[in-house]
Amino acid sequence: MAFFDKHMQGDLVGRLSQDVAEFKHTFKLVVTQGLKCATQIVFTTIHLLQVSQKLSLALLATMPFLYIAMNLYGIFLRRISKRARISDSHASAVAGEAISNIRTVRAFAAESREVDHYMDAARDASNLNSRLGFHIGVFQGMTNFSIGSMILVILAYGGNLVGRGELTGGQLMTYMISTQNAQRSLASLGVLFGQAIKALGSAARIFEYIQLKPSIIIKENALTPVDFKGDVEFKNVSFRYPTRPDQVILDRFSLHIPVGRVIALCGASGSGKSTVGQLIERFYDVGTGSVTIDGVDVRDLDPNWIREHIGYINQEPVLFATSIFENIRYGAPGATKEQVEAAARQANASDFIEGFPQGYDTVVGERGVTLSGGQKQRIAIARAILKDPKFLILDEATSALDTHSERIVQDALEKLMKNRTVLVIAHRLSTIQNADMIVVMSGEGKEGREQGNVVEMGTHSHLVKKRGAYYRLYKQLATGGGEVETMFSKMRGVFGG
Ligand SMILES: Nc1ncnc2c1ncn2[C@@H]1O[C@H](COP(=O)(O)OP(=O)(O)OP(=O)(O)O)[C@@H](O)[C@H]1O
Repeated sequence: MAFFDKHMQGDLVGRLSQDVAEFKHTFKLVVTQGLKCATQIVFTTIHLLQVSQKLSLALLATMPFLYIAMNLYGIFLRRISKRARISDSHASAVAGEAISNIRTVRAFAAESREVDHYMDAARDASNLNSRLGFHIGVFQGMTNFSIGSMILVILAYGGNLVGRGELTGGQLMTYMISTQNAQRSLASLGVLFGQAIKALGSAARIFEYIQLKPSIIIKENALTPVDFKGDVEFKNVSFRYPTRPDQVILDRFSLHIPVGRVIALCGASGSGKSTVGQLIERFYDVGTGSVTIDGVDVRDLDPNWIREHIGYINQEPVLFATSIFENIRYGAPGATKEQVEAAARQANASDFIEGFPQGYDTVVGERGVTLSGGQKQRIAIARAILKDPKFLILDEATSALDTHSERIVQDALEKLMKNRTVLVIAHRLSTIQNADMIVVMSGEGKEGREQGNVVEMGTHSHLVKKRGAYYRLYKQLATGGGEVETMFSKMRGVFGG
């Protein structure tokens, strides 16, 4: 499994930036125009009170009802506006996802399916926005209706006052003219209110995210020890992902990774191998039990300090849409040109990089689409070499490269692994056999153990002698395999994953 749900994060940031920009723009407009209108209304009201108190009080008496009615309608409008914003973002996300995965879409000849998918999302967004527009129109209509009603009240009651000699005809005319000023300001406020409703829809989403509680609580006095040795221990760890609380991933899982050793973690797909890596880097907190680094619970350590000292090479290396040089330098932002080139040489990447017309300045395209799988892996290795971590987590790719690339990548990896503590999530026989210790994890209740537990642990020769789950797996590989065969499919057979 990938460490990050990058796609989700990218989408979220895009949608939030859109919301923030819209909110800022409308907020400015509403504040400046709204203040102008409100000031006009206040001055006109004072003037109206001076001309005729009785008439003004009659008008003001209707205000609380108007205020309540407008507010109730406002709440209703804000709800629709929020839903409209969500469906707008959903439609953009559907389009964005299809475009960024265009190769897969094409490979499955799924263009029309994706277009239909987008049309459905766009239709929902369009319906909700039409509904919102209709109700904003109704709201503005209601504002104009109230204004018209006010004129009627003035005419009827004012005429009555003139008849009783309490107001002159001239005063009534002045009153009417001043009321028109107030009407114009009120009408503008109605329009501004419609815009404010849309902005509040965006703001509601922004605040929802601002108020999200982080699942990883970083202590104020989190530790950043001077020295990182890299002795990692899992003690009776139970873990479930927060998004899937019913699925037990690790169940009383214990493992010691001593400094300077290479530990190979193997087991069926989905047995929790990558999760073990994520817990070391503290991307999640354990349910019960503890994970310690050099004897200190990771919950007491500053996560940045942990991640600065750990290198991680993913099954599918993630590259950024920038130059090869910057992609390698991501491992150590202050590195010089010479250091970047030296890391590339060690990672067996310099030959192919220098073969490109633009060399290290070659831009790799979004997510590195212009490079082969093996090239991407070697850039990721160069990046890790530059970072020079004491502890390395290596999530081996499940799909095999061709024999030549495989040998080059394997050689680069071996250089990277030297003099470090390594946890390798192993799919290849060669990696497993050479590890200092092999840990076999159980998957989905097979092998008489619950999911996410250790079935067997030991060196290759010890486990072969034991003739248990590992031996059965090894036998299958030895008869069917060769050095570079992935263990992925074989493990399914042995562990039922
Ligand atoms: N972010 C997540 N949210 C919820 N469940 C997850 C998440 N990541 C992984 N899982 C689930 O946790 C289980 C273990 O996943 P993990 O990636 O650790 O397995 P793995 O042994 O590394 O698999 P593979 O060999 O296929 O990479 C799987 O059932 C997976 O569906």
